[in-house]
Amino acid sequence: MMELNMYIDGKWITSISGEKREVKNPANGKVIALAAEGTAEDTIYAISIARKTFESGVWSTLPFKARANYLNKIANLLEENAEEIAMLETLNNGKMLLAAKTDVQNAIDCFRYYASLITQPEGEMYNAGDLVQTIVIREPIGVCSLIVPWNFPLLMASWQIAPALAAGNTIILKPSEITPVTAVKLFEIIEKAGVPAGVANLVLGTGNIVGSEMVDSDWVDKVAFIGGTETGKKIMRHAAENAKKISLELGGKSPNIVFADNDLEIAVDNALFNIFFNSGQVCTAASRLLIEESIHDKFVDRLIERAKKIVIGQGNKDTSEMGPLVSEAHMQKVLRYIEIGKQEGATLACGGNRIIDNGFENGFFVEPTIFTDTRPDMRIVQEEIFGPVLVIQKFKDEEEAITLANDTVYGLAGAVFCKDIEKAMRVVRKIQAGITWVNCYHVATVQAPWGGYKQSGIGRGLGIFALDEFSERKQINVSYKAHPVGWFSN
Ligand SMILES: NC(=O)c1ccc[n+]([C@@H]2O[C@H](COP(=O)([O-])OP(=O)(O)OC[C@H]3O[C@@H](n4cnc5c(N)ncnc54)[C@H](O)[C@@H]3O)[C@@H](O)[C@H]2O)c1
Ligand SMILES: C[N+](C)(C)CC=O
Repeated sequence: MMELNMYIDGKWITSISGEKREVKNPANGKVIALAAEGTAEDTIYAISIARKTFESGVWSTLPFKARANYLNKIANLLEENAEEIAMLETLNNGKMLLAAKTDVQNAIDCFRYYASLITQPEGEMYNAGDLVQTIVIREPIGVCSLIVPWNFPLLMASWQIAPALAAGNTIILKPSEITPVTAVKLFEIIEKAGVPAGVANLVLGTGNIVGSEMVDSDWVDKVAFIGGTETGKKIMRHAAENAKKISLELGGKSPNIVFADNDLEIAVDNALFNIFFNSGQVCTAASRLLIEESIHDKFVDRLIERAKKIVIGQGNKDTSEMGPLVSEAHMQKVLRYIEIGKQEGATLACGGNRIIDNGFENGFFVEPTIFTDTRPDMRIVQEEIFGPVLVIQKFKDEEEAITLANDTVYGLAGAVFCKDIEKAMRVVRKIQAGITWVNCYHVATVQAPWGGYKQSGIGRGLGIFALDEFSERKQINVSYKAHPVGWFSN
């Protein structure tokens, strides 16, 4: 049984209360770890250390090259331990081992990218007058609270930690209480890389206790949050109390628009991957499939035929293609949505059940589920379910496809599958979303901005954009010599 502790001021500590939380393997419900259950006092302590460390300048004034060296060391250590970390991610989250390995590689790339980014030439300078210059520089914001979800635990933590540290901030990370295992591994690596004590702190526990303290504290300058839209709104309301800076990467209900000119087999294959990858627990999951009327019936028949053949199983089995949901509570939420869909009058075309036979009885597995005959006003069409549940919508023409695609409060992602590239580009430009794809899906590049329109977020992650989100910009106006102004005569 793993014992998971918090990392504050360079030391591994348990919670002041001594309480522990059971961490489970969602594939069989077995307890795999006991995690320290952080309290408000633990959180205040971690924040005070991050504050003191920031003000000491031990990290914020470090030459960029030295910070880059630490980030590269973290990347190298992740690489050395990649197999073990991927296995732990699968054990704790339930995802396919291949997907977990990809997450670890993406986390490595992220640390290397920010190490490299801060060593690039940077800066702005303007000639504001004769021998007067305006110089624009980047400075760290201060103490940053980083709060991340359970669907890509290591990767989401890395997407926040790498740019936050690169920009010179000190941090407190809170992983989801459901998936703290790889965050602890990452902090063991941060310790091993020699990052000075107090720069990077890890607190474990719930959003209501630890998370809310990380948002409310006056010692925190910035909250970077990845998670659900409702939690994001709550954080925004609290952060407004002291006008704290925030960035929010939130939920989605992303449309995948399929036109009639597609190769049917290829488009069906993509549609399955776009929703059922990671059991639908992807912020950008294409949970709405919009099919052109003329191919609708044929497309749906083939989709259902293939969805029924998806091999469900434990993430560490080579034959498995789709794993469990992350927790019993989340599985119950997904099953409730399936009931809502039935009550709303949609046709349950396949799936819809928890899987409890053949050794799955203690795991949190739900069948790949597809609803047809939906209406745009149904809750299953409008709300993020975050599970293996696909709703199908039918459209007549390009205009209707765009109207349906944009008809939710979300704006995270969207895709168009269409051989006519002119039409595909015309339509994708009209999708109100920050991350879009044409004839592909789930492609994510560390250099490109990540974030949502509408209620899918505020700000952008990744690329230079995340470095900006974790930086203040200061202009310094310099006159080479002081002159009398002469505005006032006496
Ligand atoms: N846009 C993106 O890049 C992105 C990426 C991954 C996941 N997500 C979204 O995350 C959601 C799934 O993750 P989840 O269920 O863990 O989300 P969640 O909002 O329930 O929790 C996310 C994190 O916030 C914490 N939290 C909860 N209440 C809090 C509060 N009041 N104050 C501070 N922190 C609080 C949780 O403990 C957790 O660490 C989905 O909506 C998904 O779309 C978005
Ligand atoms: C960004 N991604 C797809 C890895 C995780 C979103 O849930």
